[in-house]
Amino acid sequence: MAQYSRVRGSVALLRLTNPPVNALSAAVSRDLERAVRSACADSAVRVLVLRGHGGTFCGGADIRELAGLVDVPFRVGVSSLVALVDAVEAAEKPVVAAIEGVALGGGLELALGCHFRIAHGQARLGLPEVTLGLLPAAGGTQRLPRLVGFPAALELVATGRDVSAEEALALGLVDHVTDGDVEEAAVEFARRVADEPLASRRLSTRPPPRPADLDTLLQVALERAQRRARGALAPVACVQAVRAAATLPFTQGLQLEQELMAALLPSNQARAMQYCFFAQRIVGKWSLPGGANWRNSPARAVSRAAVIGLGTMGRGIAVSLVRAGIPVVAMETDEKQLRVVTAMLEREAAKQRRSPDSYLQLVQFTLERRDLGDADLVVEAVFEDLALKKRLFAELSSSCRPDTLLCSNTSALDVDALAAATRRPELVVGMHFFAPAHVMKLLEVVCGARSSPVAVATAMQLGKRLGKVSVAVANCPGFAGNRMLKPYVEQASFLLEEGATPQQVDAVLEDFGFAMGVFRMSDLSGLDVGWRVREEAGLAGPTVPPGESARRRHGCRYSPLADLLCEHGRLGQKTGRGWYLYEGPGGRAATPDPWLHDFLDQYRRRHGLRPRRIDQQEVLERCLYALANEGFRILEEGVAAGPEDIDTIYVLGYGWPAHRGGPMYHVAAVGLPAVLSRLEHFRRLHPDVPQLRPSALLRHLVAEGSPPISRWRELLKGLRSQL
Ligand SMILES: CC/C=C\C/C=C/C(=O)SCCNC(=O)CCNC(=O)[C@H](O)C(C)(C)COP(=O)(O)OP(=O)(O)OC[C@H]1O[C@@H](n2cnc3c(N)ncnc32)[C@H](O)[C@@H]1OP(=O)(O)O
Repeated sequence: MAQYSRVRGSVALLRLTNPPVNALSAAVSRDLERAVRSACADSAVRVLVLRGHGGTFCGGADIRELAGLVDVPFRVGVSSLVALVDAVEAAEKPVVAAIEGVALGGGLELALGCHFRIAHGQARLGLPEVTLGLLPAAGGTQRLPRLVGFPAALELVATGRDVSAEEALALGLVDHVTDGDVEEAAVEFARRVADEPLASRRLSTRPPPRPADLDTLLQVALERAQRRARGALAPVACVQAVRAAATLPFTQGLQLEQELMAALLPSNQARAMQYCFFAQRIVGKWSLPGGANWRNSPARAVSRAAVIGLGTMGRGIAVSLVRAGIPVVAMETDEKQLRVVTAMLEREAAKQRRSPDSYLQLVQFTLERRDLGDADLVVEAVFEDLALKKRLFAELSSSCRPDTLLCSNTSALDVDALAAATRRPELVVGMHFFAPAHVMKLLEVVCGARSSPVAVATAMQLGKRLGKVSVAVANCPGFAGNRMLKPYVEQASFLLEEGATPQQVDAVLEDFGFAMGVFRMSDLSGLDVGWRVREEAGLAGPTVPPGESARRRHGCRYSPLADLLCEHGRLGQKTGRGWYLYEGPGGRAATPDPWLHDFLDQYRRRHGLRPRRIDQQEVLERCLYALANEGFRILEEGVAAGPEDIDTIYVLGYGWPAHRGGPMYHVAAVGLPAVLSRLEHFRRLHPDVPQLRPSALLRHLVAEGSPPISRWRELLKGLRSQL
């Protein structure tokens, strides 16, 4: 776990070894502390170099221990890590951290205990504890501000953002960056500093870094943390802890840090966020019904890609590919879009501190389909029209190399129908990106009935290379994410009919922690998107059978409110009005619109609906339980492999608050019997709404005694599965 050897006489090399990421479990921390003490006691040693194993320094404290997944009380883990960092800092001989790969969380705290830090040019450093519902509790909130200054530390701790070695050097977080062998560089460095006095290198002995504008900085940081946190406790605790670094002596600051950690660690929020962390790793371990899986199906290399259509989605996809270093042929007829992509690439290059040319030279714009011939993979991102896409796929099937993967960015259309239009259905797969595609971390990989393991493996792997979390789902209308959105949006519309207002519904959902309420979200994405889908499905517009009542379709309740808004030209932000009013077309600031309230009054009168007072609980339960109920159906049918897949999709793609774990985690936390009983209650009140009928899987789980969510995946394997 922690080996100690000597290199070149007086330099002791300590190697932290706990694959895959050298996590600091309680046992590993204790072992390393012993190794540090032995090296210090060795009279032949003058200086210590601490490095990791397998190309990485350390991924932090062992999250499995923190999450209570292994049998080590969390206090033992915390105290072992604190003791290790203290022992390193107190060492009488210089300790140099040799950082490659990552130094994250407890790993960076350990490096902060060292007297010097050397980083490889590709290393990443950060304190991401806040993303796990925690805070750095091995002195990180107290040492970092004493090293890089108060404002930078506040930002890094409260956001959990990691930095490159280059930025770390600029911040003063590391002393030297090398592009060569980090151990070699650290040993060289160690020999130079072997006799340096250590007092000023012990960060805990430095005075509190109190900036003149402390109060303003804190107020701004607190407001920002509260706004971004959407009810999460950890970001605010992080600000409080860093504040202590500026206002209290080190030991008192440390004590506050420990107290805040003791409050956060056992909280439901931390549990939920740690569940999200592991869920995002579980979803990478996909499998198909034929037995192909992530272990036995190698991905094909993608060294050249093509994107067709540079609208909102296509340009984000092109930027993601370029950022990952993949040359792209981009096909688009509208010159305006080419300028937009060029500007986006220039901005991205500036953000990554690279020359614009390094990105621009990776893109070739074209109008000719034959230029796509050489691509290993094509992503189609044209208008959401099945006939158009089928034609395009048929043409691509003739014009591209026979082994080129053909992927569609469709958000709901039938991937099997696209595959059937080609001569290579096994190489067709859905790659559903989320807008903006260069920002959002989610990729739904839609496995068609005939998609081959290599096609799925390549799409999943490409997602990871683009920095996304790829989730494999089976083909069905709307796949997993958008399919679940339908009953959620429907309930919200029914609530408007019954007396609620868009701002009331949105306020409840945003209080719950959603990035945006359902109506603000719909205004942002454009009401016409759903309108077109409903028209194609015969639910809206001229295709509705004559004589069908306005509020019923196929014998079930239907709300035509969104269709009516579209007929009035209210398509959302792009037209300056939708469920809300905006400053003008393209405006962002939503204000309640008196027109809409009159419109709702008239609508209710016309249909004899008596508005009633609707409380927050009803809004939440009807929207969220209808959504989760559809999630159970998706699991039942095997469209998604487990609750972790659905929760990852919702947290990363739909703004579900991570501190509530995701929709399936949420209903499990509320209690499945209680959720079943509420759905039964709503179903009795609204017998013509099939989405409120509790799913068979929910009933089954309740009948089985509501097993914990960690067991659902295994239980589902016994049911019909498409994945
Ligand atoms: C004791 C408390 C005192 C002080 C507070 C300190 C708290 C902390 O340090 S909390 C931990 C902070 N660290 C992180 O949040 C980093 C989490 N890990 C990652 O971001 C990534 O895993 C990585 C960048 C380190 C590596 O990424 P990648 O190469 O893509 O691999 P995977 O993400 O697939 O991970 C591989 C494998 O390792 C497991 N794992 C990763 N980090 C940890 C960890 N800190 N503890 C335990 N296990 C970890 C991950 O689950 C994967 O395992 P499985 O495939 O079995 O799931």
